[in-house]
Amino acid sequence: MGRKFFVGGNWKCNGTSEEVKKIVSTLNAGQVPSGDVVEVVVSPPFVFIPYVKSELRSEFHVAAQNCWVKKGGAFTGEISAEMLANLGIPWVIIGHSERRALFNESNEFVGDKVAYALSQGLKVIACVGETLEQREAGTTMQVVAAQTKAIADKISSWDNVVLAYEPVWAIGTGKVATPQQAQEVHAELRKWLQTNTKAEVAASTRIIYGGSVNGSNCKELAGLQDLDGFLVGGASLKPEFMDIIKAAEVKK
Ligand SMILES: O=C(CO)COP(=O)(O)O
Repeated sequence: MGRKFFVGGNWKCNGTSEEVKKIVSTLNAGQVPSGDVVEVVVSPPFVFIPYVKSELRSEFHVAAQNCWVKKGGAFTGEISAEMLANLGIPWVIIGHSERRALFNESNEFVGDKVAYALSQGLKVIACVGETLEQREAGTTMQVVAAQTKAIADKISSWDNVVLAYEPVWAIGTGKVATPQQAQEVHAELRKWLQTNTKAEVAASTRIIYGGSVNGSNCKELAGLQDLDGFLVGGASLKPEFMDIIKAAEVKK
């Protein structure tokens, strides 16, 4: 109940300082729906976070795209959850499929990361999603349930977690899940939370969709019963991100 619409922009490994400046000024100039109906979080690459955080209007928040699995130390190249908390960065994306696939992050490792980030006071956008092969084999629900379970097993509260369903075959491909496909998995994920955690968790946890969301397909998706927002990749670098934020009005 009371699930506030959530729109995240995952910039991935993109942007020059000039481009970042431009995106920030577009966001600062854009109109958001009135009535506090949407939470907007953008996730720039680490090096641009301080700039974006200081220049972006205060109702938009920032997220890191990853963090280390435990306390910082001798882990060359990593950024710790403590550092993010220390800089006042409220959110972190964990378990994105690109990290799972390209950096071999296992379900268990993702679960550990989510738990550690939460323990440091961060809020987490936790990503799950099946590959095309898994979908075609009919194992979508088993895959996303196992990914969600690995997180659920390690955490004691879902209060600061947003669950992002991102089918791998829809990421960066222009192939968006149909409203039926998205609603089906979102409803199943909510059912999974209901059965395996608590009814209140299922009712209050936001389940957002990611995968080729753009200014034209966002409205229809936003209308789905169990879809509480988006995690946007490519289109979050463009002015149409403002249109995606406006899709929150559909829920009013
Ligand atoms: O991976 C995504 C967001 O995290 C989605 O990326 P695209 O919107 O570019 O498909």
